[in-house]
Amino acid sequence: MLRYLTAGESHGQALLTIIEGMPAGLWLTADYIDRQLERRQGGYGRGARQRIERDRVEILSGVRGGFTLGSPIALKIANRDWENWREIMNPGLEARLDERVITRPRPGHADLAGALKYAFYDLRNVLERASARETVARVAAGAVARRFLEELGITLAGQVVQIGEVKAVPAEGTPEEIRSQADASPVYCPDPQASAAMVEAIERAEKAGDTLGGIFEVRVYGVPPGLGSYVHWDRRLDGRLAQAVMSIPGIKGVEIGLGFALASLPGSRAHDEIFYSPVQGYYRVTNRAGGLEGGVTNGEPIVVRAVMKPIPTLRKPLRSVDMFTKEPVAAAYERADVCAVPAACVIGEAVVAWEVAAACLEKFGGDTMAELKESFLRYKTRIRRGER
Ligand SMILES: Cc1cc2nc3c(=O)[nH]c(=O)nc-3n(C[C@H](O)[C@H](O)[C@H](O)COP(=O)(O)O)c2cc1C
Ligand SMILES: C=C(O[C@@H]1CC(C(=O)O)=C[C@@H](OP(=O)(O)O)[C@H]1O)C(=O)O
Repeated sequence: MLRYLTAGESHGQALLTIIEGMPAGLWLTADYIDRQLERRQGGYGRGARQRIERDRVEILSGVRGGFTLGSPIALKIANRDWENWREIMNPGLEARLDERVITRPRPGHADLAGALKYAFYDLRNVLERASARETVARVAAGAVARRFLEELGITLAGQVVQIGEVKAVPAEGTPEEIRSQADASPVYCPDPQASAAMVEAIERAEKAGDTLGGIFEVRVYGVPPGLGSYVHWDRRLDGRLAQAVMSIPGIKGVEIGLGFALASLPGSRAHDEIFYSPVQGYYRVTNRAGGLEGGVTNGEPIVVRAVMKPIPTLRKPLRSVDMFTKEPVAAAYERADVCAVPAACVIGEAVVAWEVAAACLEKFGGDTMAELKESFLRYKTRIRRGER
């Protein structure tokens, strides 16, 4: 079973990831993971924190000479900002707990609910872990999954398709084309016109002291049919993908394939008819299902979209209540991103990669990459030949 845990506070020393269940013999380097960490830091609309951080992974265990050992992989990403928070975030008795105490909960954040749940006086105790800084550890895990999938010829491409009211038609093409066009845009949107309009929208929001959300799309190519399962609710891959994507801070809606648009379509235009040719095997000419039927991959690309709400910390703060005085106040503000949809897109790719990798390991198993690939290729051959 493939699993991972993360630890770390936003202004603590570091973020940590421990991955268990990756087979031995997977080529993996820190540089490869760092590429994804860099992409997550990018995207127009990020705030002052990203000028402090320069996320780099340190591989602490589970990899030797560039190859995984089958043992737990421990990854560490240091917080540069820790230097500015040493006294306040110090785990020892010398911590200056009375400094920069936050008692004004921000609407849209875990601040109020978290303080009530854990009986905290200082809301910092909530926001330090509720912060999306944690997603650096998830992107590190996702990069390992992505590397694993590459070995099976499974690749991912993410793109931003909406920021505020600016919409783009999702780009079509090979995953490499979509990726390179998206990465060339400051907001990871392959359409140059829409990309420029999105940047302008973010600038306008920033000037107004406001923030913006949007929509991103992640596609997975080269997926064999048969990943996931229809036999039990918690093994359905659609459900697992939705949970993983919804768990990204700020994500409020997830759809697969045509998703919410299906509500207004008749059945005759909502599904994907089935064809067969000796060369292609079974195939579809549409992919309205987004590659998943009955919680199982059907051989078409997986298409997942997610909506991110606007960033809740506002320079022109919303109304709140001071939890110490119970008086009406403006919500807390120190600094914040104006828009993090491009970063969320990279995080989306990471969590989707993780779920697909986990589903591959469940189906094909193996302690080594060689064993896994052998089983994967045997299965693909059977499917291609139309054998049962
Ligand atoms: C990459 C990324 C960056 C974010 N940056 C900020 C930020 O600077 N300020 C903020 O208030 N929220 C930010 N958020 C959103 C909050 O973390 C999120 O809204 C909050 O934790 C509440 O969770 P929920 O929106 O899922 O309910 C960011 C989210 C992501 C994914
Ligand atoms: C640090 C990151 O994102 C942070 C996510 C975040 C939040 O509330 O979610 C709040 C901000 O933190 P800070 O107040 O330190 O600027 C963001 O910068 C990151 O993505 O690396």
